[in-house]
Amino acid sequence: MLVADQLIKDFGSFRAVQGVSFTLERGEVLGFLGPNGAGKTTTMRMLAGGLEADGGSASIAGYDCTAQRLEAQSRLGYLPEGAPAYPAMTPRSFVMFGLRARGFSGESLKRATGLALERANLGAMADHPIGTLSKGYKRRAALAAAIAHDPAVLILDEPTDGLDPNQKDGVRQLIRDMAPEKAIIISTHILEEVPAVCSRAIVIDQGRILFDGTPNALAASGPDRTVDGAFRSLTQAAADARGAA
Ligand SMILES: Nc1ncnc2c1ncn2[C@@H]1O[C@H](COP(=O)(O)OP(=O)(O)OP(=O)(O)O)[C@@H](O)[C@H]1O
Repeated sequence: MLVADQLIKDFGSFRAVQGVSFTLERGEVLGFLGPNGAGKTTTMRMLAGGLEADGGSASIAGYDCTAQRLEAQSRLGYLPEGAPAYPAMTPRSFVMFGLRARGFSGESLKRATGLALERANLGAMADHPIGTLSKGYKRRAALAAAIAHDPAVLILDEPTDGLDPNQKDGVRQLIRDMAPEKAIIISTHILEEVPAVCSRAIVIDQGRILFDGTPNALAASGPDRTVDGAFRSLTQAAADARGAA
């Protein structure tokens, strides 16, 4: 469903992503983990077609993310970092705007909009300008737009960032509900989300994959058999190796 093959991204002379490869099948929820600046967002932006790779390739449902960007993007829902860039729109009009751009109209437009707003739990805030909403509701507006066209692949950059504990739980449940039919990547710094939501975890640091396996295997690789402990020991070992070099 999604293939990343030796992806590379350079910013000037700095190589932010250094040959990242993985494949993701329908039914998998991948937790994409790593310290600040590890290259998670940069990798996800290349997969979403918003940033051109300097090496390697990526495809979604068999369509190359650069050469066949429109075909790839029609099968993708992408939740970028931060808030939607249209403060004057309401979540409802923002979701409809995205759906119309994807060719939805009439009854199917109405149905898909209503379902997305409901699944993202916008409630009465669906009809308030995005610029006036709290951070959590802005995230939910962006999430509604990402899932509205029922894409086969979802790439969600920190989907629970800024949400209160109840809403975090709601988004985790939504991801679990959608999982059987989709291939999903979520980046997160909330490591408790990994065993709760993900069937697989990748840890990256300095643009390289340090671990790729199940959450259980990740936890088992650490000194105290927790995901937190494993994350700390993997990233610390990588930093020590750099220091020694
Ligand atoms: N447009 C850019 N120009 C220059 N450097 C960039 C740019 N975008 C990202 N970087 C650098 O690339 C590296 C990877 O950044 P990226 O945002 O992918 O990390 P991340 O793993 O998503 O981090 P975080 O967890 O803090 O969101 C960082 O060193 C960052 O400063």
